[in-house]
Amino acid sequence: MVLEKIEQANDIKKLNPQELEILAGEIREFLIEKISKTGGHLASNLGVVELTMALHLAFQLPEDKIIWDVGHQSYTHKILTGRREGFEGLRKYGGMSGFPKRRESDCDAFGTGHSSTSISAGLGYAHARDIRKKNYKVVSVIGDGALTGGMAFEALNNATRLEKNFIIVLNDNNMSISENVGGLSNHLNRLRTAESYHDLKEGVMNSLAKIPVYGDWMVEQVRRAKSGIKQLVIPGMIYENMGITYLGPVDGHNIEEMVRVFKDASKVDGPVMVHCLTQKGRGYLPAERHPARFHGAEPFDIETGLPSNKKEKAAYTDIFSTVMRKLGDRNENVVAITAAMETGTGLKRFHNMFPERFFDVGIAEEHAITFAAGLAAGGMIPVVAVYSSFLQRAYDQILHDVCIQNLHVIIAIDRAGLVGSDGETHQGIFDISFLCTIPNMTLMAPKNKWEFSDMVKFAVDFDGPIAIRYPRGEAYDGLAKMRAPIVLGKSETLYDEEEICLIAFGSMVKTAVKVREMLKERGYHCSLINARFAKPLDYEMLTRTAKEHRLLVTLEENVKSGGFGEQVMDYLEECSLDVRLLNIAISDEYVEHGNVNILYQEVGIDAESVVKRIIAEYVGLK
Ligand SMILES: Cc1ncc(C[n+]2csc(CCOP(=O)(O)OP(=O)(O)O)c2C)c(N)n1
Ligand SMILES: CC(=O)[C@@H](O)[C@H](O)COP(=O)(O)O
Ligand SMILES: [Mg+2]
Repeated sequence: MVLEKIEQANDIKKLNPQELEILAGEIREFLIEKISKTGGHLASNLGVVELTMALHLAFQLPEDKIIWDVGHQSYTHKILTGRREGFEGLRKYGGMSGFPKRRESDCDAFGTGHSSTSISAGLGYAHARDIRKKNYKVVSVIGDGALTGGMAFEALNNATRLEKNFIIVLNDNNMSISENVGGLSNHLNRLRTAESYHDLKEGVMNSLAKIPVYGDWMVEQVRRAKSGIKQLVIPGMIYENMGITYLGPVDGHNIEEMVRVFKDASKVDGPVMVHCLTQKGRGYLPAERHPARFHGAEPFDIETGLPSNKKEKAAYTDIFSTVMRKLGDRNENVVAITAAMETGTGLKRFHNMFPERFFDVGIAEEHAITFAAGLAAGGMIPVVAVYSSFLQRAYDQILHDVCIQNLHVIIAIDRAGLVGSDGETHQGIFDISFLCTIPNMTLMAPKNKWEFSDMVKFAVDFDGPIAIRYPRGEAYDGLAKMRAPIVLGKSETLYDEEEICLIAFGSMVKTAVKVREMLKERGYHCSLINARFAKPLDYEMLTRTAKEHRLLVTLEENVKSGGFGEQVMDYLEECSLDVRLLNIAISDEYVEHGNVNILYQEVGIDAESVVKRIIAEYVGLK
C-alpha cells in the first residue's frame, strides 16, 4: 500500500506521479472506512484530498505554515503528517481531535474549529515572519462558505498592505454545510465558469504575441510584471482591485496543476489568492449526492450510506423545528434567521414553508444578530437560531444593537452545554455567563421537551430581548405532568421537602431528578426547583428556599464563573441570607472532545459526582 509509505511530514515528496494517484484513492478509502465507524466531517475531507496532497508537495512542513479554516477538512493533512493511527480514536475522549491542534503536531500551525479565522491568523504569521526576518511560506486554506464570514473580509482588506508573499487558497466546492448562499456565492459561481488559470495564461500570451509590432514587447512586459506571474484579464478582478493577486480557477483535483500554481503563487510579492474548484464528498457516491448529510456524519453503513444507529427520541432541535413551523403559521410576523446552520438548527422546515420569512445570512453570526435587531425595529419578530459556541461571536451585537434598544429579538441557543466530539471549540458552556452580564436580556432554559415548546411560544409573545438555551441531542421526556405556565422570572417547584434544595437550570433538571433519587435512597430529604430563568432570577424563591433549607445546591451546564450559581451566590450575599451554597458547574477550563457522558464525569456534573459533593458538603455542615 502506498499509504503505508507515509509515516511523517514530507514523505509524500518521495512518491512518483503514479503513486500519488494511487495514494489519493487509498486516502479516500481510508477516510470512508474510518469515518463510517467513528463519525466525522466526511464530505469536506473527501473533497480536499488532492488539494492537501498538492499543498504538501509544494511546501515544506513544519517550516511552512498551512492554516486550515474551520479545520474540519484537515484529515488528509493529519494522515500526511504521520497521524494515520490516530483515526482509530478520532474525536473520541483521549483520542485525536477532529480539528488542527498546535499541541497535537508541529505541522498544525494554528488551532481552529470556528469559521473564517484563517486569513487573519495567516496574515499575522506572515507579518511576524517579515518582522523577524524569517523565510517561511504562509498558506491559509479557506472554503467558499467560510469566506462569507465577516472576519475573512476584514482580513482580506488588511492583507493588502503586506508586501511579501502570503497565499490564500480558496477551496471552492460551491457548498457551505448546506448550499452556499448570497452575493459572494454568485460571484464565485461566475468565476467557476471562467477559463482555467493555465488556459487563460497561455491564451493571453499567444494572443499578445500575434499583435503586430508591439506584440513581442507586450509579452516581455507581462513576463516581467510583478512577481513574474503573467496575468492580464483576470476573472477575479474584485481581488485584483483590492490588491490581491488572483490565480484561478484551478482544478482542485489535479495535483500536478495545483503544485504548479502553488509554486507560481509562492513567487508573488504580497497577498495572492489561488482559487481551487473541488467537489464536496468526491469519491463516495452518497456523499457526492448528499454533501450536507455527510458534512458532519454520524457512523454509517458504507454500502447504503444510512446511519448505523437508529435515532430513538426526538432531539431538542426537532422540537424547535416543529414549534417554529407552527408559530410561523400562526403569526406572520415571525421570521427565522440562521448563520449557515439551516439543518443543524432545525430551520429547514420553516424555510420550506415560509421561504420569504427565512434568512440564511452565511457564516455571519454578528450580522445575524444586528440584522435581527433591524427586523425587530421594523416590526417583525425575529428568531435567530444559533449554536451556543458560535453566538460567542455576537456579544457586542447583542449588547449594542439588541439590548440597549430593548428590541424584541429571540435567540434560540442550540448546542448549549457539552456537545461531545467537536470538543473545546464547540462546547456551549459560556452563554449563561456572557448573556447574564447584559442589561435587558432575559435568559431561559427548559427542563424537558414540553417546557421547551412552551418557552419558544412565551418568547414570541414576550416583548424585549430573550434567549432560550437547550442542549444537543435527545430532548428529556421525564416530568411530563409538571407543566405549570411560564411566568417571567419565576421558577417551578417540582418537589418541596427540607434539608437540601437542588436548584437546577435547564438540562441539569434531568440530572437533579436522578441526584434527588440517589440522595433519598441514602436518607436525605431534598427539594427540587426547576429554575427556568437565569435572568431575571426568581428572588422570591431564593429568599424562601434559603430560609427553609440548610444547603442550597445550584446545578448548571456552564462554566461556574459568571454563571447561574454565582448569580445566586451574589443575591444570597447581598441579602445576607445565611445558608450554605454549593455551585455545581464547570470549572475554569476548556473541555476537550469525547462522548458527553464521559465528559460529564470528567467535569464533575454527572449525577454520581454531584451526589458525592453534596454529601461531603452536607456532612461538613453537621
Ligand atoms: C463561527 C462558525 N459558525 C458556523 C460554523 C459551522 N460550520 C462549520 S463548517 C461550515 C461550512 C463551511 O463551509 P466551507 O468553508 O465552504 O467548507 P466546506 O465544508 O464546504 O469544505 C459551517 C457553517 C463554524 N464552524 N463556525
Ligand atoms: C465544523 C462545524 O462547526 C460543524 O460542522 C459542527 O461540527 C456541527 O456540529 P453538529 O454535529 O452538532 O451539528
Ligand atoms: Mg465549501
